[in-house]
Amino acid sequence: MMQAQLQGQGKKIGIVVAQFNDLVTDRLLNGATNTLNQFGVAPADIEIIKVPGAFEIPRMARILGESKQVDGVIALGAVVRGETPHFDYVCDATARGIAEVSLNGPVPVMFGVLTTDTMAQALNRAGGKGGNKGSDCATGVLQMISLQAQMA
Ligand SMILES: Nc1c(NC[C@H](O)[C@H](O)[C@H](O)CO)[nH]c(=O)[nH]c1=O
Ligand SMILES: CC(=O)[C@@H](O)COP(=O)(O)O
Repeated sequence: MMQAQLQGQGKKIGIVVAQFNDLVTDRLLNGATNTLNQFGVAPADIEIIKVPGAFEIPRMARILGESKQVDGVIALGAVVRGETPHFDYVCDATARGIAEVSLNGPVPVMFGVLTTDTMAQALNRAGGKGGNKGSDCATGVLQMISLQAQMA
């Protein structure tokens, strides 16, 4: 069975993070960067791109992934339901876009976009009792990079 190595030394990771709901996304970003550092990724090897909102993540994730400057990308955002169906459209477009970039692009892209009914639910998953989705994506991207390298 193929075993992924969570080896961060020398790996270059891109993070595309939405500024919308930055009370949450800043925590996701901290979780991701701290975990990457713990697994050996140097701070200088983490390229962070901030976009207005989750809807803008796929485009920058594609550009970054195709730039040959990173081995993997982490997409971070927090979409919190409001009064209108806008939540559904933003979530669907963002998820589809990130999935397409990961499937069709050269590097793995992790889906670290929270889609919650309340801000409390989002905060719980950004360093609260629900863990930190950003940290989860950090270990996940290193795992995916390792698996992809073994298949090359
Ligand atoms: N409501 C949320 C948004 N909405 C903004 C969109 O993501 C996008 O930036 C705008 O429609 C312009 O294209 N974004 C989030 O990340 N989270 C939300 O809760
Ligand atoms: C997810 C959203 O776009 C949402 O925050 C927008 O809020 P509203 O539906 O009340 O306009």
